Amino acid sequence: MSAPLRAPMSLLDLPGPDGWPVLGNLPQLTPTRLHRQLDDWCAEYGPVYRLSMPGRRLVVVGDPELSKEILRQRPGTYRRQSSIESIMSEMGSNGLFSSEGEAWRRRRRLAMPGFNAAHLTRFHTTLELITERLRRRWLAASPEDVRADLTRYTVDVTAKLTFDYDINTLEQSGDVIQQHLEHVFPMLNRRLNIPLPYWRWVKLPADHALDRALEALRTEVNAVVARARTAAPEQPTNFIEAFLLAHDGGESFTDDELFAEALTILIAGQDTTSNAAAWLLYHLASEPEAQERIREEITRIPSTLDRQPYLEAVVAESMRLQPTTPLLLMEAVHDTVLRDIALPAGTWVLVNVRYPGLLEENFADPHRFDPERWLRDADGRAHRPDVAIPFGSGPRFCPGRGLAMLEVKSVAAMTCRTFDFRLPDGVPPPDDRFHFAVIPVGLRLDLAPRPAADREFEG
Ligand code: HEM
Repeated sequence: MSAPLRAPMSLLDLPGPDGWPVLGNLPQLTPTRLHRQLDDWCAEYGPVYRLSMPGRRLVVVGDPELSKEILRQRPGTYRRQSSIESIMSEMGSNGLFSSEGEAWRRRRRLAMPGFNAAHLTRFHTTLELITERLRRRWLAASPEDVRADLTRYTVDVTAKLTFDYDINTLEQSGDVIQQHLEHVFPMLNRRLNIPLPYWRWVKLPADHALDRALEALRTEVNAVVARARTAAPEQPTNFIEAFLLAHDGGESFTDDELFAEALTILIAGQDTTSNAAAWLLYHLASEPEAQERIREEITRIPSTLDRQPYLEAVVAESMRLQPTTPLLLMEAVHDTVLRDIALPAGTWVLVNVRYPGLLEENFADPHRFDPERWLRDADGRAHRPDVAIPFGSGPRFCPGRGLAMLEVKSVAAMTCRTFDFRLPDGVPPPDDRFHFAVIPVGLRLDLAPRPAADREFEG
């Protein structure tokens, strides 16, 4: 970064909403509406403003260039919020998402080949099988809760691709592994949100249940690792096998690291993808013409492994309007200067991913769902794909993007092929609630099966 010409300003000089003594802006925040509140303040105070939390200063950045600059300067100058690393470490799952510095560099080098296109092609059989189960489930009955069903879908996909385990929550319930996984996610959320890490001194029954769940999951992963080490397949059909093939200067993943990566994929790959698919179906539900264009495209280009320009434009448009992870919380590793603002070490920097995508200066008629904008000539209308970064940016860009795109495209293709669908009459639109991912709470769809000839599933 070039040196500023004048002395940097203090972050206290930034505009921002007035807060309370000691508690700062904390009492003004509504956790489930955080994404909207931070957008509103961006509009009011500008794309770079300050907030204060008890014992902590925070800068919110909704300027796309500055956001990318921050994300690019990792792991040296910025890191993820430090509590993530300590909490994931305690759970034995300090993997690619939460590790930092040299440890992260090593993991990234070892893990990235596991996400490559050749492996994804082999993972595709799993996707086809599980997408067909979702189709059967929705043919049997319209979903009461679309998002819950899509979470079953992504749980089944990620469990098969990490544990090599066919958990099949779409067609059955009560599976032991599923029960263990159900302990992990709420407890992780709880620990990340609680100000005092009480479990380091005293464990409640829920913390003991978490320990038991993690132990059982570790046993499961160790068994997959042992099988994969013995069989050493050159054509991996899951992430563990793919990661075992990775070597970097003679180094490879240890069994403990493989467990951490398996859990990381389960955590990073589930809610993000199921909510992206849910928002996509929500946007498509009011657009029968877009549904028809997808049908027409998938008849010509049936495999989601191939480029499907229109379907991909629909995904891009849906994620512009509702990126599932709209806020990325970073922390300054050392004292630094962000453009002309002095940031002491430990300052939180909250990157607002969604805001620039909703500005007229970046996308003409920004609140309109218009997949076509990604395909036609901009013709003088604002269209800046570079400011839409739903998968992050820089060296820590989401490695699961390829798999997520396959999952979301498979769900959309299957739904359009099998059903005409719309939002039910008289049901209010879903409520967008922030829980790390933005969730469409109460999303329902009316699914009308299409004539049998159109419904044949080709994958
Ligand atoms: C639509 C679905 C998804 C969305 C919106 C999403 C979004 C993101 C974002 C915003 C980040 C942070 C990037 C950054 O800091 O610059 C991230 C990181 C990550 N994602 Fe995803 N993700 C999705 C699906 C997945 C899937 C399916 C997997 C695994 C199979 C995955 C694995 C990861 C991992 C391991 C990281 C951490 C990378 C690192 O720090 O080096 N994600 N994702």
